[in-house]
Amino acid sequence: MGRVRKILTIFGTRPEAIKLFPILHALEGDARFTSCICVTGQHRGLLDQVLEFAKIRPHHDCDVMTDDQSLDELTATLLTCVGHVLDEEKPDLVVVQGDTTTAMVSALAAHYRKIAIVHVEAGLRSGSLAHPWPEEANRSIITRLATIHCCPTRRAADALRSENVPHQTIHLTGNTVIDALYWTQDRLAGRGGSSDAFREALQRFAGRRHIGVTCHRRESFAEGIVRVVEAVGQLAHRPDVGILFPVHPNPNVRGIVRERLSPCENVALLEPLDYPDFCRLLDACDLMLSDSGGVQEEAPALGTPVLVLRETTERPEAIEAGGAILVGTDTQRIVAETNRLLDDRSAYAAMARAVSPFGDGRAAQRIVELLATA
Ligand SMILES: CC(=O)N[C@H]1[C@@H](OP(=O)(O)OP(=O)(O)OC[C@H]2O[C@@H](n3ccc(=O)[nH]c3=O)[C@H](O)[C@@H]2O)O[C@H](CO)[C@@H](O)[C@@H]1O
Repeated sequence: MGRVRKILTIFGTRPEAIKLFPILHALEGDARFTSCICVTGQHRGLLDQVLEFAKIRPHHDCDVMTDDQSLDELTATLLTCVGHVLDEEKPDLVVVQGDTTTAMVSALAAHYRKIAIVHVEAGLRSGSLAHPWPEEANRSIITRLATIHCCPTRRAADALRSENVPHQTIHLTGNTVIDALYWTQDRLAGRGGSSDAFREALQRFAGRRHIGVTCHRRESFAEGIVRVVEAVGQLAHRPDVGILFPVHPNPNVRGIVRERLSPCENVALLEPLDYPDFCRLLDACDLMLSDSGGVQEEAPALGTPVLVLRETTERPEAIEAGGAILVGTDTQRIVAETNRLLDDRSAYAAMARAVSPFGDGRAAQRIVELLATA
């Protein structure tokens, strides 16, 4: 056997943890690697929920989150903290995922030390630096620095080729979010839901059509969220629906949502659900309204149609496959599309039947094989 490679995986938010835990599980039992884990704590509570469920024990925790932190402060603090960890661990490879500030800064810190960088979920592009902001810029910066690009779809791989990324560094792996979803589904059967409020809402809404909502993107703060919340308020007048809305902790979201929707009998405002409960919600819902990247990938894999509350998406595959529709944040459009899907059985069935384009649940193993040869 060749030399054991030291892999340092760095992440800081809930969606990164979800998409990286399948790789961390695969590395754990593989004698070709020493796996070292650094979390930055860019999202604290939401991140810790996933670590606990997936039984991931980080070796380093930068714990950078403070209230109302600016992107400048976050970036500067992350660069220093991650730099210290890299100097201490001296890994052969650094793995980052997606497009968060943690991922971009960690790639930069690794580049400063001439350490090879593996980018998981490479090649996503919305084509607009303003949507999603700042993630679209983070994606491009990581692409320029990474040495191995693990693309979730053919389209993502093509995007990198069109940007003159060397072809031999681009690999089609599928998206690890599907691995995480399948792994979690296998464990749901024997596990009771952890949120009482979620269980009660499902009971209260029994026999009705379920609509799930998540909304927290920075570029939707203020007007965008107000328009989405207004749409949800209007949909709540339908007596045949129950709306389940796990509300993101960001104060820019929480205040508006609670003020407008607390009085609505058909709306259950929930705390963010832990990942297994959220997988249950995706499965229990007839329809998702969401501006989340992960939900655009997970819901179609479960046959749950998604209305995407954004102006652009870096995941047009779900729309092309027929499982998602881009509706933006216009109140009337959201209400009209939701009503159409709830009332037109054949339009609904066509969306629910769409085939997921995001992979077969074996992306993590493909990525680990790439790490062995890098
Ligand atoms: C639009 C965009 O740029 N999004 C990026 C953002 O993720 P993304 O937009 O997916 O981030 P979210 O905070 O919406 O998290 C979504 C994930 O959290 C889970 N969930 C959601 C609500 C809840 O109550 N409980 C729960 O567990 C969902 O199952 C999903 O997997 O960072 C990801 C990680 O780098 C990238 O892949 C995405 O491209």
